Amino acid sequence: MIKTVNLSKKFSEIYALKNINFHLKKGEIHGIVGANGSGKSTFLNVLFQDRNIYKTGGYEGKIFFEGNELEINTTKEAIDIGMGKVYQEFALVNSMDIASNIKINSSCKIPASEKLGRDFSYIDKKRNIEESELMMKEFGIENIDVKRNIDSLNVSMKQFVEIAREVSNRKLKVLFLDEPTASLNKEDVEIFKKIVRNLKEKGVSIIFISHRLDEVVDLCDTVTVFRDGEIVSSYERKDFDSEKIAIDMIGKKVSKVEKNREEHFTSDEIILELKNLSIKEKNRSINDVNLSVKKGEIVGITSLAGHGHTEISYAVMGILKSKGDIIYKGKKLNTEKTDKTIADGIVMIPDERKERGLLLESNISDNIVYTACYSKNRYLKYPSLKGLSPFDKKMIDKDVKECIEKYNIKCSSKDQKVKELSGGNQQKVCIARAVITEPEVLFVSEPTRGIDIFSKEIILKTLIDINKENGTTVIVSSSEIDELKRICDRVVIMYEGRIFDILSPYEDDEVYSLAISGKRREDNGKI
Ligand SMILES: Nc1ncnc2c1ncn2[C@@H]1O[C@H](COP(=O)(O)OP(=O)(O)OP(=O)(O)O)[C@@H](O)[C@H]1O
Repeated sequence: MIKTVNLSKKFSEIYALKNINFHLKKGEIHGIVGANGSGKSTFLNVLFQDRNIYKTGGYEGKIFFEGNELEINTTKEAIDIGMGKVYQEFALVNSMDIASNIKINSSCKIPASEKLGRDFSYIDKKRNIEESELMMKEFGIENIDVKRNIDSLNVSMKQFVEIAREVSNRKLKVLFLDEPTASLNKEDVEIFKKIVRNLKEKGVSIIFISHRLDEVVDLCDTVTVFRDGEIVSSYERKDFDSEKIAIDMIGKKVSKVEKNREEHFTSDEIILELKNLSIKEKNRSINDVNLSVKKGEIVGITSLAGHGHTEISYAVMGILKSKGDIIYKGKKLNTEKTDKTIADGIVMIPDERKERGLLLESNISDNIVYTACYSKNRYLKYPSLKGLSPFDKKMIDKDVKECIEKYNIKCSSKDQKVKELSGGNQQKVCIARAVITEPEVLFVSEPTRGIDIFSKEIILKTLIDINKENGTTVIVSSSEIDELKRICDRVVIMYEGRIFDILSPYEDDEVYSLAISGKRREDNGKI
């Protein structure tokens, strides 16, 4: 279906892809894996004729589609010949309903008049709705009202709507999936796998990018490994396993970090207390959450998508309006004053990094020190002059250099704009920016989403280290239960917006699985 010959792509003078010779067969599910910044998204963007590729100087080499050399240069043309792409960040129209989004490129039409023909036509809303309902049913998603607006959906459902939009293009022959499972929990990943296997059976060829190697191994017929913009290996199904792939990606074996709970000190002081905390905002709601967090703890919060595990931090930082009380170091927190909250030591790393966590137009250096400089008055050359003092550039440069090395941020220099970084590297900047403020309480949401297997361990180790060395209280909301069990002292399970249970990290996986679905096992080891 697709063949590339010596495909290369430069941004300025730096190669993001170099001499890529790649084949995608008909009806094949082809996995592409590689560390953050290794060129995976750029490769899909080149194949899909993304505008940004042309705005940055185009590409070199040749692409063949069904045997013919491609002579197109817009995404619209790519869609017309049968390509489709599901993006890493959602590309849905939030203000429109599900059916309108699914049928956005393939709307059913009613001609306005026989004479005027199809160009003068009305959108056939009824048929759009019927076809969208059918498609969701085929996906195994029953009981969803396709007249619901997109902004009322949880992340998993948004992801399925994105896929449905591409599949509803009747000409679809090749589907590019760029980290579609990053935001999905285990149950939804199973639905996703079924959808992809069905498409394969219908003859659609698929390129699938994921950092979750177990999914890649389970789903793919072929796997190609990218490293620093080049293909380092390609395997047929019978020849690959996750260990082999991981070593090709990173160049060495990755060992998993785990918190040593014996070495660890937790005081009896309650640093943060939530009393009857409730949020009611569209699909983001929690009810009567009561939780006391001790100074020096690492507390995990998890749930299925939409059940509330990311909301608490948004309430504390005043991003979502809440009812009830938040007590910080014995005093009621004024959630209207986020700057003061940060200055007083509470910092958050949001899951919505592009919208809330980064200054995309600014460079890496400014992003990393921004909160420290402006909310914590750090890096002043003459601290006694406070706001009148210039910043200490030397100190900033030193710390930024250290962060780039420590977090393994792949970039051309500290002056590169954050919007030019790969998704995973943007996430690392977000984390560096929060950690450098040396917070007393750090809220972190989905810290390893979109992060490669090697950098993931660096991030988890960072959370363990700041907790151990600085005594930072860490509250980490994540759908990765395995990671929470490795680093947390206890894990709060949310179900339908309420705390369902608080589990020990030593508890069985089965107890966790039941709890996130609102169920208990008889001998549940509740703490
Ligand atoms: N618009 C751009 N300008 C400059 N450099 C860019 C631009 N877009 C991407 N790059 C660079 O190209 C390289 C490859 O990025 P790409 O997004 O393809 O990586 P990736 O493998 O998809 O990473 P991730 O796993 O983090 O999503 C990175 O070094 C990135 O900084």
